[in-house]
Amino acid sequence: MLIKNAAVKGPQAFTGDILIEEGKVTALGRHLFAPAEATIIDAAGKAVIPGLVDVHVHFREPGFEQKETIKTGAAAAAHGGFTTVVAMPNLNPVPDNVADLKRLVAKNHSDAKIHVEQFAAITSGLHSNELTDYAAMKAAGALGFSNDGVGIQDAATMYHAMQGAAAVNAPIVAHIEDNGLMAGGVISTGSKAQAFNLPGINHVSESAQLARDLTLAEATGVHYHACHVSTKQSVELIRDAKARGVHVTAEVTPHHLLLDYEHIPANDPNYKMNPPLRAEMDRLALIEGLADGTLDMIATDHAPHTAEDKAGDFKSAAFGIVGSETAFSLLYTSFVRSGKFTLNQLLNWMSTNPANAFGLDAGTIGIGQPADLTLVDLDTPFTIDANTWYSKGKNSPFIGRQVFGKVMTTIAGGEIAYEEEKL
Ligand SMILES: NC(=O)N[C@@H](CC(=O)O)C(=O)O
Ligand SMILES: [Zn+2]
Ligand SMILES: [Zn+2]
Repeated sequence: MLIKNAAVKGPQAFTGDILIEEGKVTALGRHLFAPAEATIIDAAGKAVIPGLVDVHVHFREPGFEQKETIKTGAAAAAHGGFTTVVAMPNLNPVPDNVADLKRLVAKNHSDAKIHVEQFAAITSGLHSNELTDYAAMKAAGALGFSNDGVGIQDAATMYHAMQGAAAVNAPIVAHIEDNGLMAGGVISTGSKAQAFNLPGINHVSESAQLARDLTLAEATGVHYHACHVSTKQSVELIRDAKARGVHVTAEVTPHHLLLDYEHIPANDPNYKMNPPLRAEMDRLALIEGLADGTLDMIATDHAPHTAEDKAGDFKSAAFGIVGSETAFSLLYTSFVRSGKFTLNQLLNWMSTNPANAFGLDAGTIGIGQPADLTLVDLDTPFTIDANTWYSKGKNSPFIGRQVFGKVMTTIAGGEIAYEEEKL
């Protein structure tokens, strides 16, 4: 494959041609020659960016295929410009043993055109206090361990999990939430919980458990990754822990960066997710945390649900929103087009940093690197339209927004994983 007239963005910015052979970039330069049978892609007028990396998606297979499958989830990610994603284990059966994990890893590979990595469960069944076999599951392909969807309630369980993960040099990827403090809430405490008469979620339900975890991470030396950080206090705790040398990385979602609870227009479950949209001061602290490196990366927490699961109001609907097909355009528009941040910064947060944090062979365009890259139209505005999505989930608060940064072509491992249909 030869990509001609590529305006490459990111750390290795240049303009020219990219030659791809056997899944890798083999030459960069001007007027490169391609063999007669090569696929030629003209990138004139588009930006070429490193394939995006999303370390937090829910593909729902096996167990909940009505919400998403590996195939539809991976197609949605490719449509969003992602070439590598990491899938969460809140599935049925839960990948908490070698046999189920191996089946899942094989299916991630066979059903997806992009790279799909897998987190396995920290504890058996995701809810128990019984640790899974980290050495065996790492050998079977687990990138790390997570009970995403539910926090580890017992400190001793988390402590021993961290010791076990550290011993096999694997990360603990934490959904941080104290169930007692969450107290059955469905929306952040504050004006909207009052206006809609809904039970509130206190922000300390995240930060109290995070403080515990950072203490345990420091004691065990594990790589601790904080999922979907959502409060000002959490940002401060991570900033302090990093200053002390704790091996902690952290992600923030597009929705927590772009929305706070004041933006919730009505008792509409497309704004319901875990953790909830917090206060404006929290949102501003997340942006500041990203800017100063306290938060390392952006991850979507793509959480597809059926229309039935998202029907009704905040009380009855499932937690979670989709994110794969809107993340880049939303953030490019709000952060880069607005002049607040550079495209380089956004690409660090959406590609280079997550790849580096999890040791993934991704995140840069260079000779010898995997040919994972995305062509985007940065200049033509378009409207977010769920009818164009590959995900089975249409649960998003961003439908109808006007944005820039449309993904035109996604190439993963030298193969086309998504291509915008030409008129
Ligand atoms: N984010 C959510 O609200 N829901 C996620 C679980 C999770 O990420 O905690 C899901 O699996 O639906
Ligand atoms: Zn979670
Ligand atoms: Zn999640």
